[in-house]
Amino acid sequence: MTTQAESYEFQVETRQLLQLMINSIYSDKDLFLRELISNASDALDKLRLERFNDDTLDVDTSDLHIRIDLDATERTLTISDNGIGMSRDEVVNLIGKIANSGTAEFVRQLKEAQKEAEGEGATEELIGRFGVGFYSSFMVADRVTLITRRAGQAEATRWESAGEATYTIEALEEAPQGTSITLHLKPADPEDRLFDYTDPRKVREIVTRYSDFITWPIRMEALQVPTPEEGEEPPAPEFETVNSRKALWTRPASEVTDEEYAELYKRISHDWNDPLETIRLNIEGTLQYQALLFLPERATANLFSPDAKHGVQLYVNRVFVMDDAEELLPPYLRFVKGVVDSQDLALNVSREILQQDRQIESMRKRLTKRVLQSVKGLAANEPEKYTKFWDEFGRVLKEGLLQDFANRDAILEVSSFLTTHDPEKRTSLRDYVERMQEGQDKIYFLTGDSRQAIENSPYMEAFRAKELEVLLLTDPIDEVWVDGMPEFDGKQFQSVAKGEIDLDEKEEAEREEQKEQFSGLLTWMSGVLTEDVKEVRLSNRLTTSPACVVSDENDATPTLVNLYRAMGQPIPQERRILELNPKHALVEGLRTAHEARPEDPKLAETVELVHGMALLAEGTQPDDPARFVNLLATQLGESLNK
Ligand SMILES: Nc1ncnc2c1ncn2[C@@H]1O[C@H](COP(=O)(O)OP(=O)(O)OP(=O)(O)O)[C@@H](O)[C@H]1O
Repeated sequence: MTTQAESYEFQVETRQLLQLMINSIYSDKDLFLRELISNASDALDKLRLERFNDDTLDVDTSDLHIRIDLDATERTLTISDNGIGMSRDEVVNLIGKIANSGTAEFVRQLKEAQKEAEGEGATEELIGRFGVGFYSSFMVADRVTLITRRAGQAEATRWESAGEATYTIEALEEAPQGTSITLHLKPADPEDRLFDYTDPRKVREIVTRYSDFITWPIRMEALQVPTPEEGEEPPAPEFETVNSRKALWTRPASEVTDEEYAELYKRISHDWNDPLETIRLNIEGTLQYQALLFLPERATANLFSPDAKHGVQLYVNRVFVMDDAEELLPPYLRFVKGVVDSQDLALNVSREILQQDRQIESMRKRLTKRVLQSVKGLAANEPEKYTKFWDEFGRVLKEGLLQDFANRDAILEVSSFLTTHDPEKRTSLRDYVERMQEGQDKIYFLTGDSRQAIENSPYMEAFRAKELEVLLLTDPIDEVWVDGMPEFDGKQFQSVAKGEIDLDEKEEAEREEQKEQFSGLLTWMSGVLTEDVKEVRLSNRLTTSPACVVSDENDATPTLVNLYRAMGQPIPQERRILELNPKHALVEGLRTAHEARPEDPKLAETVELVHGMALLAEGTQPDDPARFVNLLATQLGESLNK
């Protein structure tokens, strides 16, 4: 027997909110299910807690679960839970009114934003600030019936509304404990992203997308029901649990196996391989969150494309909120995959909010530190894994040297580089510094396209002769970060292709003598090449090549100039310096020839050739390659006929 249904009016604010729901402020209507499942899950948590605190409470908590029933003929979706339920008063206060003054404020602000011309963006942002929970049912239903019985109470309550001005309430004598909400669905309209929510596949898809990690089982009728034999009664429907419930990050680390981590990783990353490393983080305190992050074994093909996705998913209390949460880790850690589950954010937090949120910023800092720490751990304890990691992601990580000044030292500490010290293995800067020679106070490096190109470069000659270790930086990004990096461990970085290099303890007297011998040649050559170089001087870095071009200490190298040009930020290329090897036969020959025949026009051509060769040796084209080749061919031809 039921009592007469009584009709009540909604509060003004509730009515406004319902109107907004009906007119769909969310573009993604599937979200209604996430909201209802979250409410059901909360109700189950509450019952468990109440039972824990009061063991006289007469309730069966042995099979707490959520169930979803679909009826295509009646066009209904019913979601039930055997959780805490609600008393009649609670229904009136919690469902009939907007108990939360924040929600009322939300409605007010939303109306205002919508009145203004630029409504769209503002609306989206506002939605992210407030929860709208239960009312989101009205995005997909034109009538909602709720039947509920509070745990430990005998009387049940039925609430119903068509989302307009009123709702009805009546007492029921009987109902299962917990809450069951039936949505009388609007006709499907896929163009408006209003799908057919009586389709079990669609509903399963939404459950696994948003609610897969809910602790409680979410049950639905099994998809494959065997067809009954002729004349037999159809079997009772079988139910199965459709969510994996495997929120591994909420379980103690000791209870989770590597296989389980790998399985979760593969699901969220769509990678076939196991992760290279798993990182767990559990933060308690004013801000509570857990993270389960993975370093993949391989880089994805689009890692360097501008639309590369970030790999971290954001959850709020085990409920999926968004993919690709780029606010949680800096761009140079975009290869990290995983899950961050916060207990402090609102379920419908928007990207706009994430971007401004101080809590998110503190999360990002913490997560970044933790990832770098874990790379450091690999470098120290698992060199093979570290090498694999660096092969795949070193280039991306080094972007951090330009983006994240706060962690610059930490990134340098875990970086490794090709080196003349070892033909195969890379070196860390720490190891380089330890190997530095007596009296050496700089970290020497040279940038270039490949190990081979750098090693064959004339700049390396004196360093090789002195057995001084040089880092061989072959990634384009190296050129940029090293240019702005003050030092590592108190040692400055020094390009072997820049500035004056003096490795020789040659006698001052010998040097002075050379200077004097060559001063006429140097002055004359500077005049010949005045358009191309700012100085011609004797070199201390060459042993076998006749000449090389170097940049002044503070000038950009040609590679850097090209890089900036490619990025659309042209910087000027300063004139460079031509250095001559006084011991080379060509240079010596040029000196004596110039002394003997200062006016010979052929000699000026030879100077041009020396300059062109120096450019070629570093991989730069002479300004006029055709002229260079012609001059060379003529001179070679003449030398044969002498
Ligand atoms: N399945 C349920 N069982 C028991 N109580 C429920 C259930 N669904 C909703 N309620 C009660 O109704 C209240 C209002 O629900 P509603 O979804 O509107 O907002 P909320 O869950 O409090 O906040 P949010 O906006 O974060 O969803 C809940 O706080 C809860 O007390």
